[in-house]
Amino acid sequence: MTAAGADGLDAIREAPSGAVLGFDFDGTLAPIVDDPAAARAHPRAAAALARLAPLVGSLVIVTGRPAAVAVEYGGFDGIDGLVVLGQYGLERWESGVLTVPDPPPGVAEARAKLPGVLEAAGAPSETYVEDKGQALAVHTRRCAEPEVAIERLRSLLAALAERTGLVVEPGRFVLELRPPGMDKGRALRAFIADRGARPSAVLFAGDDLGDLAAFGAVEELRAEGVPGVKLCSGSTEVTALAERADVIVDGPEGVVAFLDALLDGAA
Ligand SMILES: O=P(O)(O)OC[C@H]1O[C@H](O[C@H]2O[C@H](CO)[C@@H](O)[C@H](O)[C@H]2O)[C@H](O)[C@@H](O)[C@@H]1O
Repeated sequence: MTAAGADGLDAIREAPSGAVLGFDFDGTLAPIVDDPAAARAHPRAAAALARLAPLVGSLVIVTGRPAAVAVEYGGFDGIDGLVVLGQYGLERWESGVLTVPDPPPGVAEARAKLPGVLEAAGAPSETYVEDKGQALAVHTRRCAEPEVAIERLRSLLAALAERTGLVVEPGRFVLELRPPGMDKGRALRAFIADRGARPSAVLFAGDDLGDLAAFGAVEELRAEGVPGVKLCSGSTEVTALAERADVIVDGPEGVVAFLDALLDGAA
């Protein structure tokens, strides 16, 4: 644990009702699995969040998933006070109410052109396209050589994103074509600004490249005097987050154990 992270954790313990706790979903609250549709939250994740919700100022999940999908796969419906910001902050779910903007026209254009691009790239048949409405995620985890497959796609998908006014969001054996202008850092900052009150402390837990922006938001808040914790759900697939983290735990099991310890006064 870094000294700044320990300060952040102390501040959460001292004034939990003013703290904002944020979490990524896949790889942080939900173990990584081969099939994106088969991902489910760790069996103790929803219970830990339900215990935390009445104690802390705000509890928010910021995910690349559509908000409704994260709620369903997480088993989060019914957790009072939990907010889920989906599609990197474009969508919002709270108390069963879902707000989803219309996708930009570039998504439809990219959807139409993607099969041709995958064919031109010689993408293996196991390449999987997850259509998220606001974004298209191209997964190679199920390919025989997922790293080779993703590298083969990188430049062609970047060109398709540019042609359609989208951006490429890289992740764990996935390249997503999604609208520009939002990321997890902006989403977290906007969520905190909307609350009105300056938080007593902030924590964000993540595992993947998309979570770096949220770590950046924690760093900015720290520079503004808000104590903060950057918690990394560690994996061998992504190391960039561990390099920026205050504390590294062993995947979703470690994240849930960290929350249980925080709740029991042992973290
Ligand atoms: O922001 P997150 O909650 O971490 O979501 C990021 C992307 O996660 C999902 O893909 C990842 O998890 C899959 C299931 O474990 C795994 O098969 C895949 O390799 C990972 O990249 C999800 O499918 C994407 O839509 C999310 O944007």
